[in-house]
Amino acid sequence: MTFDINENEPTVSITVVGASGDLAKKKIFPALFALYYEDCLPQQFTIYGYARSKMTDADLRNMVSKTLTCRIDKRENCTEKMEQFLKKCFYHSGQYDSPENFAELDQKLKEHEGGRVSNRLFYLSIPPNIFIDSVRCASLSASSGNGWTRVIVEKPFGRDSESSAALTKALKQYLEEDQIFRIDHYLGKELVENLSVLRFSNLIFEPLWSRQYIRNVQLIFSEDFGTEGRGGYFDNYGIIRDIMQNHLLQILALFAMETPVSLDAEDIRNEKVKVLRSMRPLQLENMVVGQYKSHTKGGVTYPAYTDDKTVPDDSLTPTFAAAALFIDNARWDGVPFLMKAGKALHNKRAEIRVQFRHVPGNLYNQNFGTDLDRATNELVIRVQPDEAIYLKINNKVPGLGMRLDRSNLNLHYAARYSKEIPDAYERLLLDAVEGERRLFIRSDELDAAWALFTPLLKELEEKKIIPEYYPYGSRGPVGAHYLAAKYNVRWGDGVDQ
Ligand SMILES: NC(=O)C1=CN([C@@H]2O[C@H](COP(=O)(O)OP(=O)(O)OC[C@H]3O[C@@H](n4cnc5c(N)ncnc54)[C@H](OP(=O)(O)O)[C@@H]3O)[C@@H](O)[C@H]2O)C=CC1
Ligand SMILES: O=C1O[C@H](COP(=O)(O)O)[C@@H](O)[C@H](O)[C@H]1O
Repeated sequence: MTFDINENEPTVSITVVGASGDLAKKKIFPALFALYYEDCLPQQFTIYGYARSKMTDADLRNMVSKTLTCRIDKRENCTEKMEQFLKKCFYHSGQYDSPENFAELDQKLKEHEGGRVSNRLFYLSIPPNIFIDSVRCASLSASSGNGWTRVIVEKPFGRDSESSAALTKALKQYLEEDQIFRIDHYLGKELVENLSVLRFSNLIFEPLWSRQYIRNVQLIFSEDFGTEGRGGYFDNYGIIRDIMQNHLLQILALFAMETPVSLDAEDIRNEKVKVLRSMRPLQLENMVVGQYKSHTKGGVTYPAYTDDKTVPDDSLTPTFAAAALFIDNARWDGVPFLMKAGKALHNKRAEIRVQFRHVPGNLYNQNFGTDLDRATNELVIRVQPDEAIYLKINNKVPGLGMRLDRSNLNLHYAARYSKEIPDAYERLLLDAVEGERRLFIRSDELDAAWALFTPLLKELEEKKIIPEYYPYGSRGPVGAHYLAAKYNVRWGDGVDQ
């Protein structure tokens, strides 16, 4: 076998551990191809799939070519590029707890590396119960001898403070913290990355970014499908662990942090940790949980969560949760941060809503009657779908009279930018290859996130709190509205655009 290796160029190999699985097919291989297509991968790279399933290189290539998305297929010279990319993809079948099988992989990687400086990235796209075995075997038998070795670890990072600490401790037996890349793919989303740009590079936002002008902040995640196919995993975690403790909390920390000293990973993560550590302990009375039930609409019957065969009939696992959180620091004292996350709701959406205070002594109050909420400004950062940032302002309706309405100053990405937005996994994979750690979770961030949610999760589970049932495809439990009303807040989703 001959390989096209430039004498001085270090080689990079990316091994997808669990290559036969859902995430690998849906996200990781397409993201790697997109990076290759855009010439973002290093000159000398090799991709390996590793899993127990018996496959040949040809089988893996066949699987990957089938999974490359239509988005990519539409691009110029796509087929040609895909063929070149597939030639860089190989497969090795092995057990996750076998140092011998990883040593065989090591041998194959060495053949590709041809004695050059070799950098190796392992992506653990496997269930968490086999993380440690895989890390142990990869680090003992397949670490790079002369370059870096990094490991991307998928969520969930434990299911509470204790299990998360145990996982971190076990990982650190084999890896240094700077080799561990804990992925939270929401941090790789374009509009989440843009949050800091919006805030720190526009004078008009940062001065308003505090309790003085902001009345509440809403972090909303909704999906219009249930746990389809993932019930086994989901029932052990629930929506609070699946979405709130990580994706929404990470967004909150980025949103609320103080200006970092620089854009370096450590400076940003230092500020995020401070936010997490300033948060008030979560209380049960500030939380609403729900679970979807079957619903028939237009002659179609949508299943209940417990209709999933891998979910026990009496499961109390929440598929919906809403919470009011507070940051007890000078900037955010008293401002409710409301989170809402749910599956099987009426739409698929992730957004950040910032509702501003009323204009004091507003000369135009009479135009809004008693419903002053209608007159407050709101900044909406729509993370997905159809990315947009818009600011709701009050505006005079053109004409001779004096009538006001609410209009949007709208930055609609599809209209403004012709370039497609890269998938979060593309950005994060590239960062891991480049050693950029800004968008990955540090262990103290993780500890702080679990410290916030663990007591509440324990209480919910010990008290066997019954979730509020909501029909599949609905807006979720009404309890979420009462919770918001308790803080004089009205959820902003679904009322515009
Ligand atoms: N799928 C998704 O949308 C998301 C997944 N994640 C996380 O990514 C990781 C991978 O997810 P996903 O691809 O869905 O997982 P899968 O269940 O598809 O598992 C991936 C591979 O791991 C192997 N595997 C599965 N179960 C076991 C087991 N009990 N013991 C040993 N090997 C097993 C299988 O490969 P083989 O049998 O060939 O060895 C399988 O193809 C998980 O940690 C998940 O929580 C995070 C966000 C979203
Ligand atoms: O991490 C997860 O995220 C997905 C939603 O990701 P998105 O990028 O499609 O919004 C969610 O479906 C899944 O339950 C969760 O584990």
